[in-house]
Amino acid sequence: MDVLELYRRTGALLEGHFLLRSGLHSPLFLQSAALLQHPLYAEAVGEALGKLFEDEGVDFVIGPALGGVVLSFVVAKALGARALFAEKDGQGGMTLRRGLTVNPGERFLAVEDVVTTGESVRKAIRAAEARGGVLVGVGAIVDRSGGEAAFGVPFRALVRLGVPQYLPEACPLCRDGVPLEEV
Ligand SMILES: O=P(O)(O)OC[C@H]1O[C@H](OP(=O)(O)OP(=O)(O)O)[C@H](O)[C@@H]1O
Ligand SMILES: O=C(O)c1cc(=O)[nH]c(=O)[nH]1
Ligand SMILES: [Mg+2]
Repeated sequence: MDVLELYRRTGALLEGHFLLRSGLHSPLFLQSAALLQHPLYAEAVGEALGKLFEDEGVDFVIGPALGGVVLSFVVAKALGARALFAEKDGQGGMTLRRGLTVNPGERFLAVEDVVTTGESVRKAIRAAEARGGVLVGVGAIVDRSGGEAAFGVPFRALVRLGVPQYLPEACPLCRDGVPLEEV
């Protein structure tokens, strides 16, 4: 599956000067909601990502809201597992709400649309582990961490991108006066 072509085709591959969740700046932004709004593309992505973990005995999939909600659903459907999501807890972490529960010892796969630092998916992982879940893998549509993100379990992505990302004080786009976009 040519994932980047799907991002491109759906207008989800943005070029400019973007503020990332981590505070880093980048000339490229993958707007996954624009891709995942198409159920057929979302399902195809879910099947491709699920396939990478089909031997892991996954009981449930979890992703960090919002980007991880649709993705968790389509991957879980492909794996015949439950689809959970974690939400911001207002204190910098994430938690399970809305009656979503984990049975202690259940094996789970954490999914993320785009991994930059991995901090967001790590918060969802902590929320599931706090309820007794056992992490067996991390899956992403796009890994743009440059090999930096690691979770102590297999981390597999549909595509790995080497994209420039800068600390604000070292950002050449800022130096050139390119307006910063918060997407
Ligand atoms: O690996 P990280 O450095 O944490 O960055 C990547 C995260 O940033 C985006 O989510 P965002 O927090 O913008 O919110 P959203 O999912 O609600 O769009 C994206 O969906 C990932 O969750
Ligand atoms: O790091 C991020 O916040 C980020 C990068 C990206 O390409 N897409 C996205 O949704 N978030
Ligand atoms: Mg997100």
